[in-house]
Amino acid sequence: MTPDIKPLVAGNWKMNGTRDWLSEITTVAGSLDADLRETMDTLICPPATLIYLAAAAVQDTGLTIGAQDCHMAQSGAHTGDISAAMLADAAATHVIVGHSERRTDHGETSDTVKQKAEAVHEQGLIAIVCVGETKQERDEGRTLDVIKDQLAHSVPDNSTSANTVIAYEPVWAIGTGVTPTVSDVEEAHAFMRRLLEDRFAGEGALMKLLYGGSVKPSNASELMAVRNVDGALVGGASLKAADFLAICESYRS
Ligand SMILES: O=C[C@H](O)COP(=O)(O)O
Repeated sequence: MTPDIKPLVAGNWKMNGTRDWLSEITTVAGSLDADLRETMDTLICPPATLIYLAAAAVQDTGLTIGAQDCHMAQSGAHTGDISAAMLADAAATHVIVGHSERRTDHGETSDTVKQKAEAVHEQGLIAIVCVGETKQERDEGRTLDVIKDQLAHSVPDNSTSANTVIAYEPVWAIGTGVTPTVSDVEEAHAFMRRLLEDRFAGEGALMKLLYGGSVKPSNASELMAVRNVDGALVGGASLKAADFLAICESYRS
């Protein structure tokens, strides 16, 4: 946690979920009491097909709905793509950009990610910019170099604590049940905080830094208590309302 930063617990449903899953989202929304809403921000990013319906279903509950990706252009001849303008129109509040699955599956570079984040900002939405090293990069002792390079090239110059969230997701921890040690997470997040403060001064000090990678109800308290960890980006455990809510509970004061 960081004093003066309201944590964010964000769920990324990835390519999972049809309309009959919306009850998981409405259950989360209906369970956010005043204390939880005061303590943290909550967000679920379902597949694009569900954004509009989910956003309509959770209006004024404290839970907001985001997207998992967007194109860098706002419109045009890009078959199959979705723009930040369309996501804003569907009432998304956040857009994840640069997730390692996009970087790997779709060859997205940090430069592409930055352009996507800029497109998100143009629409007045919040970009969740993901960074993180592979197992090989970690084994080669390059974790901090990779984070530094990805942050430098993926995060737009106009970023502020209001329009940008950073998510540190070690690729080898995603969906594996394996997490870094608390001291490894602390080191990575302290390093990111220093880099962001150097570049964005006071705004860098206030940007939310999420940890992602096998966050579950059983390890959330330990991970969320780490200095400079201002929330979580949760994959598998966000699919069930009970698990997602249990992770949110780890922030209850
Ligand atoms: O965006 C979420 C992350 O990729 C983490 O996924 P996971 O919680 O299933 O490991």
